[in-house]
Amino acid sequence: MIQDKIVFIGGGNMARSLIGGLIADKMPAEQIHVIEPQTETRQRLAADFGITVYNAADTVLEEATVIILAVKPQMLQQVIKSLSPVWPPQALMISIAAGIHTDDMARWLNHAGTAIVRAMPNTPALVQAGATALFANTQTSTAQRQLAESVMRAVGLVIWVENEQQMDAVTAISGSGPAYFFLVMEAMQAAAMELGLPEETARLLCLETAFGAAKMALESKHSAATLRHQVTSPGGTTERAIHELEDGGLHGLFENAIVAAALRARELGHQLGQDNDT
Ligand SMILES: NC(=O)C1=CN([C@@H]2O[C@H](COP(=O)(O)OP(=O)(O)OC[C@H]3O[C@@H](n4cnc5c(N)ncnc54)[C@H](O)[C@@H]3O)[C@@H](O)[C@H]2O)C=CC1
Ligand SMILES: O=C(O)[C@@H]1CCC=N1
Repeated sequence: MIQDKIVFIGGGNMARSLIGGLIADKMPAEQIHVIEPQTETRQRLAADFGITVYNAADTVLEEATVIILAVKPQMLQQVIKSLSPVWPPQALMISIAAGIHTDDMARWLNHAGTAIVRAMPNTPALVQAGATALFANTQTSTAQRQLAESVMRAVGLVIWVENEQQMDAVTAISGSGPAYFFLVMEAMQAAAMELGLPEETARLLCLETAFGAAKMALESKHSAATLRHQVTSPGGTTERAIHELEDGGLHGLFENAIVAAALRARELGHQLGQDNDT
């Protein structure tokens, strides 16, 4: 059981998913603290999860062992610099910001030797079905690596990458990935309704099918391609549908989309990694 004091800086969509997952994993609410400037967002987090919320850093960081930076990448430099004077030396920094490199964060914090873990989680963390990749800087101790891993493992799968550049690919696949599957669900539900199914029937059939396919693929010893072939009877219905999808360029579309997302992560890192005040 994690006994650390965890402080989130930023309580938006991704922080909410992580907090909800940690609470569902039975982490006591007293251990979770959130600094969030938007009153409504702050109040909703306190009401939904019973955690303690603040509108500014003040003395909240004292005794924190894990500080999770969950603000937009564009805000990160300003936020880290503002926290520098009150940063507790023992704390492990975990940043979930897309694109931003650990050495830039270390420079902005300006505390020699700070342990920094870059994490790329995803919103299914809320239902403890997240997938998170982690990268640690060389200042991170084995115990701190284990701590970061146990926080993220409470909300789903954790995978370490040892090359920071790979975090851009991770961001494009699993960070952004839930949106791709939600888009496919939207498109399938719309098609089902076009074919005359009632909205709720369309919704349930599409979502349960997505869930079943993912569960089966995870539990099967067969590849996704083999499982697909098992559904596709020669001369049958699936074959017609797959033909349409492949004719429409599905593979190329996914490749383009995912490469574009990874490039955007890299671009964010380069643009926002510059110092604003130099
Ligand atoms: N939404 C997602 O699926 C994922 C997001 N991320 C990363 O998580 C980070 C947050 O993204 P979202 O939660 O989607 O954004 P969001 O906009 O929902 O949340 C950011 C929150 O930070 C707050 N904030 C702004 N300035 C602040 C300050 N000075 N101190 C404390 N809080 C402040 C905002 O009021 C807002 O509630 C981003 O860096 C993003 O790259 C990573 C993985 C997945
Ligand atoms: O869209 C974004 O930039 C963030 C990072 C991964 C998911 N959401």
